[in-house]
Amino acid sequence: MNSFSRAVRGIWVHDSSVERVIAPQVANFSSISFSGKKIEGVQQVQPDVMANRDMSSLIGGGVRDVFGEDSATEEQIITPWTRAVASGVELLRDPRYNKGTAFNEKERDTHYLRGLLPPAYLTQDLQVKRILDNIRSYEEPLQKYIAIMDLLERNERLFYKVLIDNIEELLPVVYTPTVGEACQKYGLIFQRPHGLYISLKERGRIQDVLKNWPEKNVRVIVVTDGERILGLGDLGVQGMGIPVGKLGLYVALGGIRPSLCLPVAIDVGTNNQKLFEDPYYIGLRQKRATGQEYDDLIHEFMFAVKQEYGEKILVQFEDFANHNAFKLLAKYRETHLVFNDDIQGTAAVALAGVLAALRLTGGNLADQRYVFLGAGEAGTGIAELIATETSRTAKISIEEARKKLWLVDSQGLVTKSRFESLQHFKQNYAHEHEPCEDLLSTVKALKPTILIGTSGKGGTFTKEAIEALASFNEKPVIFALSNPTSQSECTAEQAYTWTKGRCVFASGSPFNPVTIDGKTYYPGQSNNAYIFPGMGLGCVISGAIRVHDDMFLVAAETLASLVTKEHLKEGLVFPPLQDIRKISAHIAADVAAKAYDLGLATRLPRPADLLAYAESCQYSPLYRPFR
Ligand SMILES: NC(=O)C1=CN([C@@H]2O[C@H](COP(=O)(O)OP(=O)(O)OC[C@H]3O[C@@H](n4cnc5c(N)ncnc54)[C@H](OP(=O)(O)O)[C@@H]3O)[C@@H](O)[C@H]2O)C=CC1
Ligand SMILES: CC(=O)C(=O)O
Ligand SMILES: [Mg+2]
Repeated sequence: MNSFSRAVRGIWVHDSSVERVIAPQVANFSSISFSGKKIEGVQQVQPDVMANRDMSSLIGGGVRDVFGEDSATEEQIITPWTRAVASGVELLRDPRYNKGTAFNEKERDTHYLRGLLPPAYLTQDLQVKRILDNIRSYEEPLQKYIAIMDLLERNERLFYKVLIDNIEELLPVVYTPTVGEACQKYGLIFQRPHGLYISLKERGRIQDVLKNWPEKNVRVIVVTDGERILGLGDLGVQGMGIPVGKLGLYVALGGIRPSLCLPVAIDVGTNNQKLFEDPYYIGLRQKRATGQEYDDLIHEFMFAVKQEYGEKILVQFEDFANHNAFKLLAKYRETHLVFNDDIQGTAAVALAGVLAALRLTGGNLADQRYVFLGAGEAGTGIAELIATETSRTAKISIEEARKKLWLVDSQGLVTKSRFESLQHFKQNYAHEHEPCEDLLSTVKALKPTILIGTSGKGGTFTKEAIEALASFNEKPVIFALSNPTSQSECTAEQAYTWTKGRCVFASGSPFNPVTIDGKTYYPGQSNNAYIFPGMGLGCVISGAIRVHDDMFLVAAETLASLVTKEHLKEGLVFPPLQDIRKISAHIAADVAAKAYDLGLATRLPRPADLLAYAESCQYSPLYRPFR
């Protein structure tokens, strides 16, 4: 609901043109300005609370009592937020409401804009075209990134309209691979902050920091501590580019409203020496905090977000190093609505790709032998979801299913003889076998049908290994999932060339189609961006309170089911990204259905048609008329 409502001495007044919270001005809502008139003794009520008539959330120790109105919150500090109608220059500077040259004559009069804009009126479609022409004129991807993020700071709806209408062209700009370079240079290109920075300096007062964020109805947080940004390693607080980018996709690909999204970078220092030497580095210049100090900061954050936003706040862990990622997921999945995108989101997209690939290569999950190069979050996350689905569909035990999946890490094949020294997340895949030092010897020994790269190291699928794979598979399946492009285990061209065009190929970052001997091959993009926006939307629309693994299984099956015979004919094992909003709505509906079935959904009654409901909830970037 876009209108916001105020209770004025018991009378409801709906003001559809305004919903923005502006800087603190008035303490304890004793007077506010309304339609240009000052009104004394006005009581403001949170719009989302009134919209949902969720009166229960007004009581009970102040979780929602942001204005400090009940005696249970007397000891709690409040932030004196207020709301006002923006007009004139302030309106043009407000990215949520600015339409630039698309303000019509009437709006220019009503909102004191006359003379502040050039006389011409441009439709939003023409503005989109103009922005695209500008972006296309830049040669460097980073320049394109800066230009489009600059648009987000000026005109939010136009930013999302440009992105949604041109998703295939612009995804590589706002997301992988360019976001990787943007993170590496985040200090240099820094203009305005886009998310919330929580560092060790904020220890003990994280909830106060959350209160500084202007949106009160946050429903989705993407948080990173910057230690494993794509395959680029520790980028410290400059990893902020990832939560910002992922939440941009929550809006553009999933249809979650921008005001519900909060990007967070947790800064516990960095072990990246290069960043210490960078004069423009924007984070704490200290070695990473570890152990109790780290755990305490994360714990304070996790409970502050629940205290501030309630039980249904979705927290997506992103790009944590694996020594923290598994631990945090295990710790908070019992108490919070959380998932780890690198472990679980990646697993779902890869399983979907495998299910679709099997329609091309023949056979079923249980007939396959899998080798993973990389045994971390992504590798073991995918392995476990494939094992779960294999166990379910082939009616075999999970232990039997796991025996079909083999991991190679930086020390070679993961085997039983290495069990004691292995990190816990690899141990389920430590099978009996002679040691194999590298990928080539592993491929020769195990003869896999499916090869998956999750090593974070570029060029690690060697010509010899791929040729060996192709020597005993008519249609080898090759997924090079590491990001960004520089870290991809091989390129699309290499995969098609080395297999003489016989492979089914997908990669984490996009590759252009490849033409060999007059035949064109279309690589797919196996990226968790297919999953997390729909997963988030499904959680939000169902009011889910926990994320269950079955929700990822269902997301994978739904995604795979949307691959048509026509896509397969072109060698594509994922549906085209240009259909992503529809895809996300389907995933959201099925995830929500699973949440209801598992008793994890709180939005009651359950909508009869969840797909129609999901679509109706999706954010539209079209400009709204102003009165
Ligand atoms: N396409 C997608 O949607 C996604 C892609 N990714 C990408 O996957 C990559 C890995 O991420 P993640 O799993 O979180 O990282 P981790 O650090 O958790 O795991 C990396 C794994 O790769 C192994 N490894 C490193 N170098 C080599 C090598 N030369 N040969 C063999 N194994 C090697 C490591 O070995 P050891 O354990 O011995 O250190 C480790 O097991 C990243 O590039 C990331 O961008 C991640 C999530 C989603
Ligand atoms: C895509 C993603 O989440 C990653 O590369 O880490
Ligand atoms: Mg990630």
